[in-house]
Amino acid sequence: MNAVTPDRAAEGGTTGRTATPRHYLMCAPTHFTVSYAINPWMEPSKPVDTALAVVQWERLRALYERLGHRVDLIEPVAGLPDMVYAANGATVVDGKVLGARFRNAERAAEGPAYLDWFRAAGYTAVHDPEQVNEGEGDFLLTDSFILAGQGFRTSPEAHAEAQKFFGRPVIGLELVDPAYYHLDTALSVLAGDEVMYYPEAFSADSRAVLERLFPYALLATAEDASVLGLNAVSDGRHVVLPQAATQLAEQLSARGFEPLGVDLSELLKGGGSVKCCTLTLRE
Ligand SMILES: CN(C)C(=N)NCCC[C@H](N)C(=O)O
Repeated sequence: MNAVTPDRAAEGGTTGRTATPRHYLMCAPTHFTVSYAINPWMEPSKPVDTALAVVQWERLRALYERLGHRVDLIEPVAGLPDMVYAANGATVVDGKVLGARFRNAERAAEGPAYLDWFRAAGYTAVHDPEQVNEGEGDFLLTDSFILAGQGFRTSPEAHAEAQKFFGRPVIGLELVDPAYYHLDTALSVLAGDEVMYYPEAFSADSRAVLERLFPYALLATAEDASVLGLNAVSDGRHVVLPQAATQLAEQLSARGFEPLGVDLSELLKGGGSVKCCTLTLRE
């Protein structure tokens, strides 16, 4: 494990950070709305401005392209309003694709839709999952581990399935607050084995694991977590995150990262933000 030392954590600004070009899969929010509630953020009685969601999402996509990342698109399917949250569509590591199997019936058809995209795109190591897993919503990759959320969506059995399929050690982490129902609402990988997280979203046992693995992690305040500030995407230098997470942005700058705030207010109404809209394709 590439441990982050106190020196490195503190001096971030002077060590310099390197951006690595990424390959992302995104899905336009053409059919986005909030017509059901499967997490506490979703209130079907609240109006959603789909046109504004598209504009905000386009800005995110354009930002990735300006940063030099490649963005592929999957065709949105009418009747699947949450398909915009591409991070839930699969987990891709070493060119191997673990499909998603959703906990809620409302999202069930997204799993096969994403698998079809991967097969059509020429991926050959594609695994149709047996256990419930919601893709990168609950599986996050560091250099040394796959961190895996459980408690609300992805099942512990799916952690074992992922470990077997990818041949990488999977560390299970238990989420306890329904507002942080996916791991990527409570923890974000910044670079290598560096993470930021919101401790209160995890059980005491899992907090102890996180402290042991990442003693110099950046910790988010309740305020920043509550605007989904941890639902961020890092390329090792630039960290794209919700613009309302101002304290996190300061903490990131102090460690030498370049925080880039974006406004995804419409997509927040579905319970997702930057990371949710972004599936990383790791060849
Ligand atoms: C964890 N996040 C933030 C995501 N990766 N996805 C958001 C999914 C939102 C959807 N309405 C749901 O509740 O499944």
